[in-house]
Amino acid sequence: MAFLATAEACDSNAALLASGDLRALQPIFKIYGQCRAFSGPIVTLRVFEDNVIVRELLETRGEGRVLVIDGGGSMRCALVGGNLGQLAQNMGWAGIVVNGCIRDVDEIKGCDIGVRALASHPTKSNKKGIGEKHVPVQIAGTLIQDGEWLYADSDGILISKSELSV
Ligand SMILES: O=C([O-])CC(=O)C(=O)O
Repeated sequence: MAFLATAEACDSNAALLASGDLRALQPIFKIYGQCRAFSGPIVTLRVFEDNVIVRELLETRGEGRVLVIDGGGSMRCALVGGNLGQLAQNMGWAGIVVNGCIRDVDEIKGCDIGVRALASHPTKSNKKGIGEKHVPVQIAGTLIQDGEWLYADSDGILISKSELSV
């Protein structure tokens, strides 16, 4: 996939930015994972301190998609760790964005996917299986719909209603 720089995308799509069809997430995420730049169609997931459904989704073929997890911003446990990072890589996901924490930072650094999260936390999450897939999520000041596109690089993260042309 051709690389689309987020700054360039903002400069060349002013009308989309003005309309809200293209928007930038507030810069609250830290960069983890090997890919500093990644993009793809979004799969949304809302959970709270429970990552059973995270694993369930990452066990399916990613086909270049990006998993966007609204973990409610919890700072009390990790929703993704080294095993799930490896799984995501093996199943062909382009990346994972977590409104919450991850763990096994050094293992995730070795995974060939993009990972963004608020912070790291050594504690694992609950395993009750509670959460909702493919629902609109509100993250970093932005409403994100399942099926929209995400573009991430060193400058930040963009959400677009449809695929952007390079
Ligand atoms: O299984 C978990 O709760 C998350 C984790 O530590 C991993 O993915 O390695």
